[in-house]
Order: sequence, then structure tokens, then C-alpha cells
Amino acid sequence: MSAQLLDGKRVAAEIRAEIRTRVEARRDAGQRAPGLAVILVGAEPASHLYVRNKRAACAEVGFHSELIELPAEVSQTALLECIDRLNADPKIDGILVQLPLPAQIDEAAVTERILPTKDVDGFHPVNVGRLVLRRPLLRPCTPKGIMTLLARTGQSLEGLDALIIGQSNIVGRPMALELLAARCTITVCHSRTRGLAAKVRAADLVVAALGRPEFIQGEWIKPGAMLIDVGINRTPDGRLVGDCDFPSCAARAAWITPVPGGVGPMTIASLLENTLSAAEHAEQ
Ligand SMILES: Nc1nc(=O)c2c([nH]1)NC[C@@H]1CN(c3ccc(C(=O)N[C@@H](CCC(=O)O)C(=O)O)cc3)C=[N+]21
Repeated sequence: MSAQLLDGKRVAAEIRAEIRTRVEARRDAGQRAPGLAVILVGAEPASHLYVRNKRAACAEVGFHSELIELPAEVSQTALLECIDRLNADPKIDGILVQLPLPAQIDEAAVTERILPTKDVDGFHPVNVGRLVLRRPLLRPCTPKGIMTLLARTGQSLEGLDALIIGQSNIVGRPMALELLAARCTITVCHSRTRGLAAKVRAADLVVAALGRPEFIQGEWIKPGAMLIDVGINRTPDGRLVGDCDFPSCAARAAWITPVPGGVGPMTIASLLENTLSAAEHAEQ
């Protein structure tokens, strides 16, 4: 391996330590702890694991956190009422509704019910629009965490050819906006893209968020490129792997994120940053 590791686990721990210090300073100044509410609908085991990680992170930094568990058959009306209650709760600064939601629920209606000032996922149309206009309020957590990691390389991103593989509302699209704001030239690929390998070969920075285990091959990587792997895939033998074939990609890239320990922990660190900033905003 010749690439330098972009160690999300380590950077996320540093960010949590900084947030903890700020929460303690708030407490010393007589201000309340920032509060995060997580709504979990149904009982998918993977969702439970992520929610557990989020709550552990809240406890570590001294946040108030609430978990609201609703049955898989919950009605849309009951879920919206739950959001209304949290919107009005002064102890709660951030509201996160764990996705995906069961089929009877309209995800867009749920996202739009959360006050934009409490939308710590950054998924509300107001927050998306503000990001488009380069006046962000709360930024989507995974792209935000990736920008923090890229800043840690000390390398300028200006003028880089950046390739984003994936066009989802939660990763690909906001990632493209973040990198555009950082003055990269951006290309967004998706399942209908032709000649993906050739596009990867031309890219200085690749963000892989396609959800296919170990799909991106080291031979495609431009020597010296930066490679961000957003994929989290469980293999049949129980290993956790990304969307990149790590050994061959790490041999060519200059910088690479591991899976686990790369983008995942940064997503949670960004969620904590957003919750703290929502709390600070709430006091003004
Ligand atoms: N409204 C909403 N917001 C989300 O941010 C959201 C969501 N719904 N639904 C589910 C996905 C998934 N997600 C992850 C966060 C951290 C890790 C993470 O920390 N992963 C560890 C490994 C965890 C493991 O062992 O599986 C790592 O990559 O090192 C993974 C996945 C947030 N999500």
C-alpha cells in the first residue's frame, strides 16, 4: 500500500473531543446541553446498530438524547404528530428520522415536517436549497464529513477533476454541490452512465457511493488520486467492505478512506456538529 490513510475513526474522535469541550463550556456558562431526538420506525437490525452508535456518540459529548421507537405499522399521521411535538420541544435542537421508512409512509412529507432549523440531517428542501445557493445552514452529514476529512489532507481541491459515483439525495447530489463550492470540476455518474472505468481513470478525486461491494478496481485509479469510499457492504462471509477493492486501490491512490473506520464515523461526527450548531442558533 502506498496511499496515506484518511483515518475517519481518528478524526471523528478528535471532533467529538472538541464538541465535548464546547458542551462543557456551555454548561459552565449556565446553558443547557444540546439535544438530539432520533425516531426509529420498525425494528430493522442494521438501523438499530446505527442508532446505537449515534446515541453512544451523544453520550460521549454530553448531549441530551431521546430515542423514539415507533412500530413498523405506525400511521403517517402519528409520525407527523411525533415530529410536531419535537419541533415544539425546547430541549430538542436536532431531529433525525432514521431512513428508510416503511412503504405506507411518505418520506418527503416526513422530511418536510421537520423544522429546517432542527433538520440535522440537512435533508429538508430549505437546507438543500441553501446548499445549492452556497448559503448553507445545516449540511447533509456524509458529504460534510467527507469535506472535513479532505481538509485534513492539507491539499487544495481547487481545479481537481472530481468524480462522484452515485446520485442519491443523501450522498451523491449534496457531495457534488460541496465539491463544486470547493471549485472542483464535477462529474456525477449513476446506473445509466457509460464507460465508468474510463471516467474513473481521468479523475483526481473519486467519491464512490454506488453500493456495490469492492466494485472499483485499482487499475482504474489515476496514480496519486484521492479516493473516498462511502460504501458499507456486508459480504456473505461477514466481512464489512466498501465499494472499492481496497488493496489494489490503495496501491495507486495517494489518499484513501478505509471501510470500516473511514466515512461512517465522520457521518456521525457531522451529525453532532450539526446538533451543536442548531443549539447555538436556537439561542440567537
Ligand atoms: N436519517 C438518516 N440519517 C442517516 O445519517 C442515516 C440514516 N437515516 N439511515 C441509515 C444510514 C447509515 N448511516 C451510517 C452512519 C454511520 C455508520 C458507521 O459509523 N459505520 C462504521 C461501521 C459500523 C458497522 O460496524 O457496521 C464505519 O464505517 O466504520 C454507518 C452508517 C447513517 N444513516
